[in-house]
Amino acid sequence: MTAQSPFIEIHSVSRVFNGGNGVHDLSIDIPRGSFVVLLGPSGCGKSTTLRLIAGLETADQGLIRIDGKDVTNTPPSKRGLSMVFQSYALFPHLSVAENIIFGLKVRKTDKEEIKTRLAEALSVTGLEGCEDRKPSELSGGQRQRVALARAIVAGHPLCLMDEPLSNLDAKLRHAVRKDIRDLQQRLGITVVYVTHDQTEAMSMADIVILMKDGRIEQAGDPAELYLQPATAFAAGFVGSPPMALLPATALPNDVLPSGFPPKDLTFGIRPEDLNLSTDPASEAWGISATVTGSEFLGAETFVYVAIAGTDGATARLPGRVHISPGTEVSLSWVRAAAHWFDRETGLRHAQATTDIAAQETSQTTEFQTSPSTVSTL
Ligand SMILES: Nc1ncnc2c1ncn2[C@@H]1O[C@H](COP(=O)(O)OP(=O)(O)OP(=O)(O)O)[C@@H](O)[C@H]1O
Repeated sequence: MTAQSPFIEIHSVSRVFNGGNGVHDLSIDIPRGSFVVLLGPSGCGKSTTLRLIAGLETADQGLIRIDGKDVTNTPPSKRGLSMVFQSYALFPHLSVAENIIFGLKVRKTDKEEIKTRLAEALSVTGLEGCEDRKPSELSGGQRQRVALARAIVAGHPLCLMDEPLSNLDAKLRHAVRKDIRDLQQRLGITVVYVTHDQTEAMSMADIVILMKDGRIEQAGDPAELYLQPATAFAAGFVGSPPMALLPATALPNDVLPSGFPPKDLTFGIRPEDLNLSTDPASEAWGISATVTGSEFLGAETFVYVAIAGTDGATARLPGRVHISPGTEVSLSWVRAAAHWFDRETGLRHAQATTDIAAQETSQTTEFQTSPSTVSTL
């Protein structure tokens, strides 16, 4: 195996349950030492994919290799990996230290070796001083660290994590997710991590594998998913607040890419790419909308607008914006910021996206800097 060869190879793997759900024809290579997140809505097949890598599910067809070795039919204990679950799975009657070294004892690891590895795991997870406590005497975050320490102590190069933070409150989740990422980098291990939380995925992953209906919708680094969503589904799933996706038929002709029938296109625009103006004189370019509400979040304000014939959109404006519901506004954007998708297949319409960027006019720039653009404090 060379350093460049993938650490995990999944080739045309399917696991279909009665009723037809499961995962279908998955193919993906996972590089050694990377942090890979399986992301997607409930039921899209994330856990099944993780369980297939773990060996807790057996593929109906296809091939799985870990570190160059065909493990398609290898039992979990022989795959050289550890797992961390949402439920921590700690033994309540054992101390923190006993929980951490449980697997090593079962495998009859040398006593001195156990001591060294335990000290190391306690240190990297910041659990020194807690070793004699019982799980019930720990916070949720500390319990999750015990589960992490148990995974680390095993010394496996691969760690699989299934929604490990979902039992923690928002603040703790943020702290522990940074811990996990730091640990993974320090130890140089490969992590495959399941979540349905796109913020978690975007902030932790080297590679995000976005799934839908048992298939891979898009795989790439977080910036790629955000900036170049391959499908309308990916565009709407990644990003908060989500990208507005509007039928092109609801838009005036001058904002459309020329040469493509509007009925074939879906238009997408991120909240931060929308400019908003209350001056009718500057409506030479853009679309009309009505403000339905706004939310001030400190550093920015989300302004929600209704657009006839669509589900509406959100504009993300810096600072504090005062604007009342019912206000008529005009929305514009830099043409290159627009995303276009095939209405039928949902696939990114590369040609329309490129063409419209080339149609960029100075008018848009003027509009953006117009003094009538909603004032911010
Ligand atoms: N043992 C099983 N028997 C029958 N159907 C199953 C089984 N395990 C999973 N499924 C189905 O396969 C599909 C994928 O399930 P999976 O648990 O992988 O999804 P998921 O993306 O992890 O969802 P969640 O985020 O809700 O955990 C779902 O429709 C689920 O109902």
